[in-house]
Amino acid sequence: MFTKGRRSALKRRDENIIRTLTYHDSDEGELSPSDGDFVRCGNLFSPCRYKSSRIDEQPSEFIEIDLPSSPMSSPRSSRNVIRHMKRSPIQFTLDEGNEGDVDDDEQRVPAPGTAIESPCPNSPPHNRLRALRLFDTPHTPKSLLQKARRRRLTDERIAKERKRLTPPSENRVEANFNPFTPNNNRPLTLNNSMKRNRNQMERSILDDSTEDEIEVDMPSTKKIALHEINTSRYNEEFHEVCKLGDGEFGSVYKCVHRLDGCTYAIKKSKMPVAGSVYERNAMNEVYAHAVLGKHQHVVRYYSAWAEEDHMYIQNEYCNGGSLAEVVEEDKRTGRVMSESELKTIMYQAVLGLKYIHSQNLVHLDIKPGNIFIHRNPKFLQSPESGMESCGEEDEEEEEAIIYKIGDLGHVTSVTNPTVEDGDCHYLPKEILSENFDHLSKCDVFSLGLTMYEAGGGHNLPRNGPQWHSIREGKLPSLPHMSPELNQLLKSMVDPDPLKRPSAAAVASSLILCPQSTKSRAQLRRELNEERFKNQMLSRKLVEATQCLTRITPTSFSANVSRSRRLVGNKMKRSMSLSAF
Ligand SMILES: Nc1ncnc2c1ncn2[C@@H]1O[C@H](COP(=O)(O)OP(=O)(O)OP(=O)(O)O)[C@@H](O)[C@H]1O
Repeated sequence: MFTKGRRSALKRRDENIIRTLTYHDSDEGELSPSDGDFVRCGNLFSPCRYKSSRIDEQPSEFIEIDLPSSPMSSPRSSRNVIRHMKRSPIQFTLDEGNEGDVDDDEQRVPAPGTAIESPCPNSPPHNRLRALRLFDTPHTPKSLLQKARRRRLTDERIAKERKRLTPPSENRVEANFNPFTPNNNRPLTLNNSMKRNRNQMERSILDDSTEDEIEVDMPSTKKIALHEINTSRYNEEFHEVCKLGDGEFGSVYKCVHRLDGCTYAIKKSKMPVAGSVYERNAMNEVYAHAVLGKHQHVVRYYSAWAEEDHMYIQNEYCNGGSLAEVVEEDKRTGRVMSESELKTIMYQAVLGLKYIHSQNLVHLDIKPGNIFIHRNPKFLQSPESGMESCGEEDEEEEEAIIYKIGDLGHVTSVTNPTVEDGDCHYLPKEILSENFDHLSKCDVFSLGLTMYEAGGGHNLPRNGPQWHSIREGKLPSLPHMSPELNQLLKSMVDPDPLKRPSAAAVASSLILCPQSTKSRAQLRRELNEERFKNQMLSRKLVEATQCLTRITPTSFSANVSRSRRLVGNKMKRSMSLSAF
């Protein structure tokens, strides 16, 4: 019988073998072996020297396949000619009871020198060829059924194996690949051993199947165009309350989600972006939001979708507007922001920036208009009270005002940047001269100028001599601020990006957060110690109270009932345990 051999198995035995027989019982093609094809006869594998010029040119009803000697054939098989009935085209199947069990092939590859079992030269080896099923045509009902069954079995087996070896997250079929996702979050998360197993499994099945029948189902990196996923959500899911503002890219609306009842800021692109040059920018913002919107000081992201080719981004609603509005209002009214308020804003914004940089991303458009304000309705305090909290990411601690970095349309990765210039009022010189070596320091520069403006600095120039003067390190001091704060601002806008402090360094500078000499862990430890002491004292007090009650049940309980708290609550100084 003939069957397809395994290249991997065979190569181990005979490096001279060029290729294996490429047809199989499940193949639809005609039998057309050519020189170098590897065929098996009985339990012997050997390269085929096909004597007849072409099968379909064979006039007779016999074809001959010559199995000449091979390094692994025995002398007996040095010249074996197999003849069998030829009906063109011819199909071969595997033998008795082994149909489709292609894995057996490898086990049945003979060791070098194994004697051939079957064919006798010049006579049809009928006894052996009984196992070699020759069909009148490849499309007899029987062959079709067998073929379908075999193919189904193979497909099922592949699917089963893949399911076993594939982590659930990889089962996604089509989705965009977020370029800002850290490597460990990528959709393809097979570990090495899973990959090895999967490759082995696929090879073993593919070796005996038609390779192009089975496409390797790797996660698609294909981008889904916006127009492909248009949906209708805005009016169905949201109630539009009012317009919050307009930007270059889109308009932002305050909306209430009809189901959850919460308020969101939904940004809708002004123009249909699907298929336009703005689509990339819109997608960039979505990608960045999706990766970064989990920090207290970055505007939170909920979802994004395309509707009538417009891009919609559902973000956290910041009820205090943006810092730009505060700055404008201050300019109009002549109010000067206090140093502590400025420090609060700066501290919180730099925490957001530190987080963005920790993700290997940069914002590249830090400015007052992109720092959003959320006023916590629980607090009715003055803005200064926001400074009370220096707990960097302590979610238990609530702050009266939270400043958040938003508008992530210019975010790019540090390692593979695609730089879209932000607002030139706030950009350092190196960006405009296309030096992208220190992009995170560009954000520090922009934050420095943003704080300078918010702290009462003059209107920042767009260009001209004053613009250059600031970028040469000649930033005028803010008259209402301390020398330390002015010094910090100057260092942040240093002409040399390497001399600017990192966001992390600014966040831990003493001037912004005096408690930063103690780590969070240390502060928490101290707090726990104090709580523990407090508990111990409370317990002792309870014990003492019980003791007193036992001794003088009536008089003492009367006393106790009169005073709700024992400590500091009008307790008689003369009362002591020894007195009873
Ligand atoms: N999350 C939000 N919460 C409250 N108001 C928001 C929010 N996002 C944006 N706004 C308001 O909408 C206005 C426009 O938003 P935004 O600056 O993000 O739009 P844009 O088109 O990206 O602008 P830009 O010109 O900066 O690119 C802002 O000035 C602000 O007043």
